[in-house]
Amino acid sequence: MGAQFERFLEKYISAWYIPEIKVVDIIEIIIISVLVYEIMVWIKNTKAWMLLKGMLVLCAFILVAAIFEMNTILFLASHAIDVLAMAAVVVFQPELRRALEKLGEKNILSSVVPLDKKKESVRFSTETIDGIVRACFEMGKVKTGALIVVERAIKLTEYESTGIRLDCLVSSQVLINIFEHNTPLHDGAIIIRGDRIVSATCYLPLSDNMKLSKDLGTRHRAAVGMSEVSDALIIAVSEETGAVSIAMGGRLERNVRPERLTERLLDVQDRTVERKRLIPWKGRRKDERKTDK
Ligand SMILES: Nc1ncnc2c1ncn2[C@@H]1O[C@H](COP(=O)(O)OP(=O)(O)OP(=O)(O)O)[C@@H](O)[C@H]1O
Repeated sequence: MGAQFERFLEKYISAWYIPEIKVVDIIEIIIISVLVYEIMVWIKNTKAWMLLKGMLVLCAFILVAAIFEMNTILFLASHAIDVLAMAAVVVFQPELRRALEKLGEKNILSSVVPLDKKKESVRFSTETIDGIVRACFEMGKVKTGALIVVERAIKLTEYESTGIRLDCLVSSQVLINIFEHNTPLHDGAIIIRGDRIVSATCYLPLSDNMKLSKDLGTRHRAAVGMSEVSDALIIAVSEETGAVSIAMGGRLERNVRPERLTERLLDVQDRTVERKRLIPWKGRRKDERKTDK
């Protein structure tokens, strides 16, 4: 038994190279871990997530080409890499800029160690839901147009910076006031993050979906467009009809009732039941589909 153990040690342990670990090495490991974590979070929260998925598909394709010795494809791939890298930098220039800006303002420790887990599990309070629902239907009654973006996991900082920055607790009174005609903040969209309105008069990307009903104008197109590029829930109140619509995952649910809006907001309130899909609404009920467009 002793001899066996000795042989085992000789065979596996004696050959090991165990480097001397200094305090600097540990600090270095921690710094690299934090950097890798931050880059992963950044990829997850921006369009870079899509790019990463695209790159994985491309790598798999190149691997298959290499296995089957498809030389022309390999030649093209090897020459396209530089161009693709340049293209990625150009396409993701706003995200890269934001990431560098964030470096200066971020409290890295609090993002790595979530201190208040209970608070983290709920995106916004029930008062915020009540405020949004009440304001939307009050505005609908008097035909005041509104466009409200409720941020979820994907940060909308890029769109937030197109408007006027605010830091204001959500309430029905504030929302109604913002969208009041002929006031400085009524044009464009507002962005809600958690319980606060973080920006007003924001410009949202317009959808180029040809299937959208022709009687919808730019407000509704902007709501759908925003829902195509993010996981946000967008509420549009029509100035023409007073109808309240919800856009999510590139789909528009028109003319919803207060109970339905509350239900959709409750759905996105809880972070822990985050939908697994990047294309939301995939798991919709049949009756929901009928309401689109
Ligand atoms: N890209 C955009 N981003 C944010 N807000 C926008 C955008 N495009 C339009 N809007 C808002 O929508 C308003 C114009 O709405 P328009 O009448 O064209 O749309 P609609 O879908 O027909 O809505 P409504 O039923 O309220 O008339 C603008 O005044 C502006 O506040």
